[in-house]
Amino acid sequence: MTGPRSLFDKLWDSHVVADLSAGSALIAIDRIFLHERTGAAALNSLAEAGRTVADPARVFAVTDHIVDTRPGRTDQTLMPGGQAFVTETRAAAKAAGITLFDVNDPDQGIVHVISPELGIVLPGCTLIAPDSHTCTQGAFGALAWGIGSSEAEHAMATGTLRLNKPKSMLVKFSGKRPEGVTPKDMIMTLIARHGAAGGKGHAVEFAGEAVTALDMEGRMTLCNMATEFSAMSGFIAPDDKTFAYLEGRRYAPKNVLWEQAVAHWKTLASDRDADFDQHMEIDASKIEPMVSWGTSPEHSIGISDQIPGNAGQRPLEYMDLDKGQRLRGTPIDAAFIGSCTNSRLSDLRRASALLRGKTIAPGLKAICVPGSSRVKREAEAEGIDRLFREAGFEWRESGCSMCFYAGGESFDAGSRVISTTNRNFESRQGPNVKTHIASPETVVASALAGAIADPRELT
Ligand SMILES: CC(C)[C@H](C(=O)O)[C@@H](O)C(=O)O
Ligand code: SF4
Repeated sequence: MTGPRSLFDKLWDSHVVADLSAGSALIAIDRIFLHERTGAAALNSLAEAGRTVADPARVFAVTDHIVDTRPGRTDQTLMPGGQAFVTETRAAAKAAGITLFDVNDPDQGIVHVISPELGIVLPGCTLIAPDSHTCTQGAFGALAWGIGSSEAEHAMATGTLRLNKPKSMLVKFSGKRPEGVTPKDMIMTLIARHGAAGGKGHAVEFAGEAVTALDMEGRMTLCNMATEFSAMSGFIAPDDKTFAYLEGRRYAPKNVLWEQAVAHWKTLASDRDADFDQHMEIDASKIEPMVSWGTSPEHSIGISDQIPGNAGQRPLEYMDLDKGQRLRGTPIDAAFIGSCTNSRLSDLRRASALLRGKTIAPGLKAICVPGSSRVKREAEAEGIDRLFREAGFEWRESGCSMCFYAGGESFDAGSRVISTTNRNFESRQGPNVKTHIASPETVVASALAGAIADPRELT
């Protein structure tokens, strides 16, 4: 292609192995990441078909989804049959010769948290995982997206995947983000405004002053929920912050290869005048802390707003809320800090700083689950675990945990939970559990008050 190209065009063009019919192409896949919920099935099915992993050095696996997060964990889970996911993944990974970050490995953690920590995702690469939040890793200027198990199998056997070329979209966050407003609030605003299907069929580049101002962890939070916008993926052009984050990471290139890589990565930005199929713009200075009221991430409002008059009956009934109601002051039973959206060190730092010297509302169940074993160790070295514990939070081993009822553990049936996760679907966190998604700051403010609260009012 000649003429100005977008970052997406560059990522796509550099991976096309063959143009196929009707807008699809065979795309080279640089990295594949598996987890125990869907990974063992893909590996076993590959082996049963008599195939092998083409390049085991590019395939990684981790135990994060089913694994227990209670302190002192073993392979056992509360979920009947859960242990088999862990042991089968272990056996299948060994047989396939791929790298596994096992239950007690110091590098274990949620797949989308550990891949950047280890420098497995790199700018300009294609990375796939049988997990919808793989788009998180687009924060590094990679094309990273979620696939199904059979596609993982195909990619492992061939190093390629057939893909329909998505359309492109530029989402620009202009202006400065106000105090107390986080990247989570930015992405929730986009989804609330343009709908959970707003990005359908599109590869979305996030850009603008409020995006480049974010650190890498904030960029990951933003890209994480591109899938809740139905986008094929979300990504951000790499810059000096990206390079500084990756330098020295285990799988990142070293020495002269590093220099060469950075020189190439600097070309990975949309050219001026590059074409996009769609443009959206949001003024970041007008965003306020967001909380979801319903059962889709698009059912979200600013903390000072009222539930819209056209809100659907079903989500309102499920959530036991009314049109016109404000969320602020709604009593909660539990609070959760964790998940691939908001469980990195900076999230836990900000949350714990707000807890210092305070205790959560009596009777409230509150849980903090670090996104990786590394985040847990680093947080403990800073005394962050102590701040959580002294305030009344449980402090866990890393994993997906109660983001999706993992390992069979859930919140009490019917309880109302404020959560830093990305999905508020019916019964996502336990039978009839009512999930309100929000930023770590809003979760802390609410846990302290025992009711949904505005973090900007914390003193
Ligand atoms: C279990 C897994 C396949 C699933 C996903 O794809 O997203 C999970 O991570 C989720 O968040 O619901
Ligand atoms: S933390 Fe939650 S959203 Fe993220 S990968 Fe795990 S289950 Fe999925």
